[in-house]
Amino acid sequence: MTKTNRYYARLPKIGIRPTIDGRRNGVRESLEEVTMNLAKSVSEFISENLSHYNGEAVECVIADTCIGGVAEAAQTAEKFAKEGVGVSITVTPCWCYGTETMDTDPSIPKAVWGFNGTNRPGAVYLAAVLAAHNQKGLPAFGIYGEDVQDVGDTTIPDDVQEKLLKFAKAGLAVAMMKGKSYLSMGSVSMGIAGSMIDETFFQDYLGMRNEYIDMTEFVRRLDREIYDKEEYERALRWVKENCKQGPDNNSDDFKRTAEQHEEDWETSVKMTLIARDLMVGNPKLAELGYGEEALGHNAITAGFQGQRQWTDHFPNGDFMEAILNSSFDWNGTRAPYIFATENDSLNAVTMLFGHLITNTAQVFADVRTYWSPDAVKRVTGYELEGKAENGIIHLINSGPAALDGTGQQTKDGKPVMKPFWEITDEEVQKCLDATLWRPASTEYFRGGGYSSDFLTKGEMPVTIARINLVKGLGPVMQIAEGYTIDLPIGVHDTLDLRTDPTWPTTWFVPNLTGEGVFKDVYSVMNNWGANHCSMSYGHIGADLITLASMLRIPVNMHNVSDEKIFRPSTWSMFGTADREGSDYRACERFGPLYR
Ligand SMILES: C[C@H](O)[C@@H](O)[C@@H](O)C(=O)CO
Ligand SMILES: [Mn+2]
Repeated sequence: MTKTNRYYARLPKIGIRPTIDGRRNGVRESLEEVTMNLAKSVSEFISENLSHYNGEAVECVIADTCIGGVAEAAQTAEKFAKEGVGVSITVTPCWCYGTETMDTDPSIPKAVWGFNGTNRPGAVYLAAVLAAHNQKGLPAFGIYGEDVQDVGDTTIPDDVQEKLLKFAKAGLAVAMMKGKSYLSMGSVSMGIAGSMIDETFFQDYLGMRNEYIDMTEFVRRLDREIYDKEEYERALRWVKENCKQGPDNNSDDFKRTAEQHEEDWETSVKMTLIARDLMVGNPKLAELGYGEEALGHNAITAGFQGQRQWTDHFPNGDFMEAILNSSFDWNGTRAPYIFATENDSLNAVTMLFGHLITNTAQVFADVRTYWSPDAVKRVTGYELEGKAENGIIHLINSGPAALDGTGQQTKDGKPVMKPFWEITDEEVQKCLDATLWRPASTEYFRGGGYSSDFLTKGEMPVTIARINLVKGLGPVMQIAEGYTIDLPIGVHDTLDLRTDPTWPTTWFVPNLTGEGVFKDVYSVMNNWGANHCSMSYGHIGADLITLASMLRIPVNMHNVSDEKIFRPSTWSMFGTADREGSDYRACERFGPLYR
């Protein structure tokens, strides 16, 4: 497993702040050990349960002393800054002085765990300090366990654990994005609004930079051989051994020649190396005399325009997009590079959210077709049943679906998508074996290339999401938890052949709640805000909601049950009955995190 951090910044740490009643000669002394032990147990719990994208355990930093007042609060802030803390958690079993002990750094996501005990009032501090956070406009997440514990008990109850992890994962995602780049390779693809880069969104909401290259940079690196030639030869050999070429679906007039097919493979592999090097650099390029290129763009995510100028002339980006997004390549398993097709930066960011929450690969797809039960029946004679009985949504796009999306990795015999360090060589092989590389449809892609063709296994719990920009409002996020679906293979073939069968397909159904747009599958499709979505393994809607609230991005539709939703405590001050409305009001009031 590689533990190398590929970005020019340390991995963010979580700072733990044990706060205490500062009164000496009895009170403080009696609480020092208990309070510090609580901090230690939170620190251990987080490091044992959370990993970064590269598999490294999340590191916590505990304040040098308990924090009884402003001097110790300031000393702690200084230590945290030195250590690269990006997220803070305050813990206490007792009463302490709210504004004197609180974390006041506005850009660091913060939570407070007020121990539910009786001999010393940790919960009273929690309420007091949250009131201070609310009054001062520094949103904080409040954690209050449901069941009373005895003083000195350092076990973390299940409900507290759940909230700590939800908060910490989302907080780390915020900290990971800060200062990194989105690299736009090319410009606007086919008039897709998501590929018009909105710098204000990246800068103000995510704390990110925007970097750009023209696609001629690929031509320069191809022509002048600015890539690691040893790796290229190795990659091409791996492709020949592992990437099965599928049938050509083009009519005879539109087929490319065997020679062109060969060349398309070579260009596709070179493009993959080049795109990766553009994103994160490659020390090998410095050895070739390309010191500037060796540095890369510090890109935590990127997008490739492709259509149309590139693909009208050169092989398409499908192989590059699919492999970069997957958890493996010729170098073995490794973290996916989060890479959008059609330079859809908004879908790239959605994928990045899903990736940073789960550490797994993501499936980028067009939200292509809603198939009602009646329409399926009419076309195939088949009656949709089980989870699919209310209709299905066809997710399909050439290119950027990670091969992890085949569903060929397993846990307890069930299909899953895992972080790369849990994926076995056998599972990598299964994902590759389940994928055909079909000569690209040359009506669309005049320059040829290869599209990945696979069918996602059913019964995986998944979440689709999307960020949209609305003029005058800003970014909003939509979320639908659901399942992937198995169809009888003949039914799949009939439906798939009506579109482009050379692309990967996922059949998806959202979980219906009977309310709002989740009253039926049609309404979910009908309310999707753009042509694309990002699909993540697992039901991660609640995590995305927590993350969105940290970034002040309101959620305009979701099917996550109320008790799972965890937002800063001040959100409830904007109204408790209509939580969607209060989310909008709070996000508007606080505005983007980095404004
Ligand atoms: C080949 C086509 O142009 C596709 O790329 C198109 O259907 C899309 O994916 C639009 O998002
Ligand atoms: Mn698309």
